Amino acid sequence: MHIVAKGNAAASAVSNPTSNQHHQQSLRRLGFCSQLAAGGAQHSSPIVFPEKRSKRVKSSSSKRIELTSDQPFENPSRDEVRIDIGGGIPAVGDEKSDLLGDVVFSGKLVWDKRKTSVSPDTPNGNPANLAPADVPKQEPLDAKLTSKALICGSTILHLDDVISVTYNAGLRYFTVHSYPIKKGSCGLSCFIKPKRIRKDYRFVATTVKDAVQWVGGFADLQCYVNCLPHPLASSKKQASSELLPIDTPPELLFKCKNPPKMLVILNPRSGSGRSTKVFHGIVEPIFKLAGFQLEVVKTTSAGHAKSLASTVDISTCPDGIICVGGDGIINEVLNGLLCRDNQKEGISIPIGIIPAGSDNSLVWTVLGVRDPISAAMAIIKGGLTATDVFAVEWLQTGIMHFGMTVSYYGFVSDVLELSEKYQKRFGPLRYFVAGFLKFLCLPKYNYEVEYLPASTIEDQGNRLGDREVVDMADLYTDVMRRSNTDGGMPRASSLSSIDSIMTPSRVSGDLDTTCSSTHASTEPSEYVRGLDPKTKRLSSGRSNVTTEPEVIHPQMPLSTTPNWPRTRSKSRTDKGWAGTISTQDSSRCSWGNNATNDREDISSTLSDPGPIWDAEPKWDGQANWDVENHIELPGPADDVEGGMRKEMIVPRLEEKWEFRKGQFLGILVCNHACRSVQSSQLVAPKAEPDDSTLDLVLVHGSGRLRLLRFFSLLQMGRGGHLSLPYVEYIKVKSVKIKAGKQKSHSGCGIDGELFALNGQVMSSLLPEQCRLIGRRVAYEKS
Ligand SMILES: Nc1ncnc2c1ncn2[C@@H]1O[C@H](COP(=O)(O)OP(=O)(O)OP(=O)(O)O)[C@@H](O)[C@H]1O
Repeated sequence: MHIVAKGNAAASAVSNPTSNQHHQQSLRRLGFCSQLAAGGAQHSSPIVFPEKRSKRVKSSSSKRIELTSDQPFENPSRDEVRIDIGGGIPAVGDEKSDLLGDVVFSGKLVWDKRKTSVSPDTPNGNPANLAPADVPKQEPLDAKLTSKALICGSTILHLDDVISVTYNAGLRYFTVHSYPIKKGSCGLSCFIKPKRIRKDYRFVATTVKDAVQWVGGFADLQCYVNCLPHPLASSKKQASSELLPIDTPPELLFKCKNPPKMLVILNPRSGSGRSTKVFHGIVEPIFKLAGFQLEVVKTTSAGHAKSLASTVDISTCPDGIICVGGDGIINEVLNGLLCRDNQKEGISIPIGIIPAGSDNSLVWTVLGVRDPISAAMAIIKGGLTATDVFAVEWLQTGIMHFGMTVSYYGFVSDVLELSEKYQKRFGPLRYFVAGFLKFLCLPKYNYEVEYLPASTIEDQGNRLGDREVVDMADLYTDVMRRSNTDGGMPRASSLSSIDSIMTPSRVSGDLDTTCSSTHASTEPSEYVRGLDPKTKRLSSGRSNVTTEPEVIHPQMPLSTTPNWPRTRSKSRTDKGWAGTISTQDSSRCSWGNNATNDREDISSTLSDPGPIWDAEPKWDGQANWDVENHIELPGPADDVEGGMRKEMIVPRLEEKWEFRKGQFLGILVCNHACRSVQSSQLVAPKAEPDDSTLDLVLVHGSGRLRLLRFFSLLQMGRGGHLSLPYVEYIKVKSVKIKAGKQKSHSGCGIDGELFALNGQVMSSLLPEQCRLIGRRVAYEKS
C-alpha cells in the first residue's frame, strides 16, 4: 500500500499562505468551500450549505492522500477512547481501513473534551465561554477528514452520523454534531434496541486558517455548516492577536445557500398522541441543527392533511412535505398531492416521513428506518427513493384512491372496520380486540378475483411482432378528476393491525377449498362481459383483432391497460404527466425486461449518488423537481408536452388474465414487502417498492384453523405463510376484485383507509413514481 502524498504537507501549504491571493488559490486548489459570501451580512448566523463542489474536490484528487493500512497514526493519546460509531468500520491501521474513503484534508487536531456551559449564544455547542487562547493542554493528534469519516487519533466519527458542523468565525474551534448509534453494553446488547443519541465533538485546529479548512472540508462533503459570528463580535471585546478582525475577510466565510424549506404535516392523534412529543422533543431540534426551515401544521381532523397537500403553495415548501404520524397520514398526503391541478408537479413533490404512528410500514420497508431520529437523519442527508404508487379504481363509478403500501380485502379489512369502534377504549390494542372478536365469529368471504400476471406482460414485451399500436392519448387516465370524490366508509385504521390482530385462544378448523381457477378467456367476469367487443377480446386473450376502430365507453373500464385505467374525457394537454405516461407505459408494457433493468438503474442512481465528489448538493437552491429531480423511465423519445399525439405499444391480445372465484380469508395486494415495525412480519417477501409490479397474496378458503396457521407463519417473517397449500403468491400488473354476494363483508382497506367494496375495483400502478426523501439503509442499522 502506498501513501500518495503527505497530508500534513497539504495542510501546511494552506495554513501558511504568503498572501491573501495565494491563500485563496490554495483553498481553491484543495477544493475547499471558501466561496465569497454574499456580503458582510453573513455575520448574522448564516447557515451554510455546500455548493456544487464535486469538480473542485475531484480536481484536487492528485493532491489527495489515500488512506492506507500502512499509515498508522502517530502518538495516539493514551487516554483516547476509541469510538467506533456505526459499527463494523475497521480501526485505523486495519487492512481494510481504506474503506474510510479518500482523504479530503489532514492535519493536527486537539479533541477538546472539556465541558462548556451552554448559553443562549452557544446553542450549538461552540465554546463562546472559552477564551480564544484557552486551548486544552493536550497533545494534538493526527487527524484526517475522509469522504466517509473524521479520524482523530484512533477515534472514528462516521459522516453518516454527522448532522452539521458549527463554526464561529475567527476561532480555532469547531464543533461536529452527530447522532451515532449507541449500542447496549455487551451482555444486554441483544435485548436492547440500538438507539441514536446526540454527541457533539469539539475540536481545536492548529490555526484559524486550518479550522476554516477543516470546516470547509466538511462542507465539501455535504455536511451542513452553521457559520456563526465571532463570539466577541457582539460584546465588542478586543480581539486577541490570535483572532481575526471582527470584520472577517469574506474569503473565510462559506457561501450561504438557501436552507431547505419544508412543510411538516403532523397528525397529533397518531401513535395514541405521542407524535407531537416525538416531533417537538426529538426531531425538530435535529432539523434545526441542520438548518431546515420548517412550517409545522397540525391536522385538526381526518382529511385535513389531504386538503393541505392538495392546496399548499409549493413555493412555500419547495423541498417537500414531511409527514409525522403513521401510514394513514402519508396516504392522505399522497392522495392530496395527486389531487392537485398539476398532477405531475404533485407526484414529484418529495415526501419525507417521520414515523410516529401505530405502525409505519412504508418508511420501514422502503427506507429501512423505523425510529424518528434515523428518519430525520435520512431526510437531512437527502436523496430520493423512487416508490411505485398504485391506484384502486372503483370501476363502476370511476372513483380512485391511491396508495403506496397495500390494499386488502377479507378478514383484515373486517378487523380494521371493527377496530374503529374500540379506538377510544383500547387505543392501539383495538386491533387485537377486534381481531379476536372477528376470529370468534369468522364469516365466509366470497370474491371474484382477476389478475394479470406480471410475467405475461414481460414475455409479450419481447415479441415485438405481436404488439398492437394504440394511441397513447386514448390510454391517458383522468385520475385526478375521479379521485377527487372519495367514496365508501370512513377510515378505520392502518395495516399495523395485520401484525397485532390476533392470538386466538380457540381453534376449530374448516378446511373447505372452494377456489376455482379459470382463464379469463373462457370465463370472463361479469365486468369483462360488459365491455365493448374489442375490449372483451383483449381481456379474454384471443389474438385475432387488429385494427378495428376502438370505442371508448365513458365510465367503462378497459382491460387492455394493465397499469393504469384509461382516460375518459379529459383533455390530454392539460395533464402534467401525459408525456411521462407515454414513456413509462411503453417501458412497462412493451419492453418489460429491459424496462425492469433500466428502472433498477435509475432507482439505484436515485438512491446512491455515487462517490461524494460526483454528488450534487442535496438541497441546492430552489428545488425544481420537474427539471432537476425528475424520475423518468427510459422509453422512446416523445413529445407529448409539445402537443404531439404519441403512440405507445401495448402487448397485443395476449393478456392472460387469470380468474379465481370462491372463498378467500384474505386478499392482499402489496406494493412493497410490508414489513411491520412491531414484529418480524413480512407479508410479501419478494415485493420491491419500485419494481413496477404488485404482489398479490390470495389466502383461499375459510375457517379458523387456516387463518390461524396463516397468521402464525406470517408473524415469523420467513415467508412460511406463502408455502401453505391454500396460499397463492403472484407478481401481477393489475388485479380486479369483486365481492361475492355477502355484502356485509365487503370492505377494502388502502394503507389504513377503509372503503366499501361496492362493485368491482381494479388495482394497478401509476406510470409515475412518488419520491420519498432519503436513501435506503440496511435494515439492521436502524
Ligand atoms: N386531527 C385529527 N383528528 C382525527 N383524525 C385524524 C387527525 N389527523 C389525521 N387523522 C386521521 O388519522 C388517521 C390515522 O393517522 P396515522 O396513520 O397517522 O396514525 P396511526 O397512529 O398510525 O393511526 P392508526 O394506527 O389508526 O392508523 C389518518 O388516516 C387521518 O385520516
